[in-house]
Amino acid sequence: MAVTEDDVRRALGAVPAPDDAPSLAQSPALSKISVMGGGRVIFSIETTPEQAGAIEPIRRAAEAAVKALPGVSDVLVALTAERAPGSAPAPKPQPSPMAARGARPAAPGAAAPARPSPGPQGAGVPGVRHIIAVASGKGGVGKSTTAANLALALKKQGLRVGLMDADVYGPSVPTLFALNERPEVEGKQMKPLEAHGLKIMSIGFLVDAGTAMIWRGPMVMSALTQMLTEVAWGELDVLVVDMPPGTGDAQLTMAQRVKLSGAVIVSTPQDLALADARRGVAMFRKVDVPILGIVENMSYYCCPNCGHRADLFGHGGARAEAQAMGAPFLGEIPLALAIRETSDAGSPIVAQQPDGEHAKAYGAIAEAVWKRLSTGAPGRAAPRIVIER
Ligand SMILES: Nc1ncnc2c1ncn2[C@@H]1O[C@H](COP(=O)(O)OP(=O)(O)OP(=O)(O)O)[C@@H](O)[C@H]1O
Repeated sequence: MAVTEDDVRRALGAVPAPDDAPSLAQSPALSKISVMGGGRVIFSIETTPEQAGAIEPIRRAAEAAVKALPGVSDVLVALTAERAPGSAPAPKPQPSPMAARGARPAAPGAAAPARPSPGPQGAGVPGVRHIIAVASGKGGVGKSTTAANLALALKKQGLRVGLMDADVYGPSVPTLFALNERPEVEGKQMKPLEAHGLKIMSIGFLVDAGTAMIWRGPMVMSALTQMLTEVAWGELDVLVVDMPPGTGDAQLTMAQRVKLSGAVIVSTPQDLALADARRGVAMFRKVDVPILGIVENMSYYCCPNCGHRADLFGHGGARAEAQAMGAPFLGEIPLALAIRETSDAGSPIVAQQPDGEHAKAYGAIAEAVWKRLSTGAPGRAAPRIVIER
């Protein structure tokens, strides 16, 4: 029989509350309970960093109580704690969102981000030469499409490439690659899925769409850290990370926690998107991540029938902005129906039409990115020497 939210609540009636409430079921610290297909149950308990250690037994009791219910296959109970800016880290690591799937708990300190301050970057991933972030200040500018096609174009150059979808608020990689199976757990690591020769991991493979939306900063960071460190990525030349959109704490923490070789910023040519892209560049620079360059997506419209080209959004804005910011300009990708259709169909354009003009455009961007990575060229554009007569 399928488990219901009421069943879960009843079970939590026997678990002590972290506050004065008669039980956890009645406590305001209990979040919304998500019961998903297959008997997976997810909820969180709000706490403070100071209390996180003391509340751990309650978290475990809650997990055990729900796990004992008939029809429950998987339980995730997370502690969500937010730190005030500048305060000390939480005393204990929080349980990881992926623990429910049999992976190890997050590394100490991996799960309690708060407003991070600029500082040295975190750990790399053994076997992975370069981790690059594909980011955008604003949502919907084509960041995931660019990340997927960039990963494929890097692969086409003969590199060993992985793609990690860190966009917890709206993972697109499962759709982009028509992947929906659950990754296998081998020992203490999860095996990434594979498509078109890429190793792929997405938060969307682990939780149902919508669930990720209720995650708060600490859970997000915990999941992202685990996707990096507890996935059997193997030997990779490049791991492309599709970042969540925006330049908030989650992004800044990610940029800071992961040893990024550089960041690619995606923008459309409109002023508003460019202003957000500028914030993205500033954010990465704040944590000393080199800017590999800026991509102008939906740069112009090319009519598939007559070949007529129209600059719908004021094409060229990102190139000018890159120059103004002293960041390299990597190239422009047109607004093309074929790019959208192939993505929606689960086989991005570089895989679908590897010799087409769009694949060539992504190829040029991939080449420029790899050149910067392999030569260690700094993210800033080289100064131009102008001789005045
Ligand atoms: N160059 C392009 N030409 C046509 N359609 C595009 C192009 N780039 C992206 N799209 C389409 O725009 C939509 C948004 O793209 P995508 O999901 O990659 O954006 P995003 O910035 O990752 O969005 P979000 O912030 O919601 O994750 C998708 O339908 C995608 O197919």
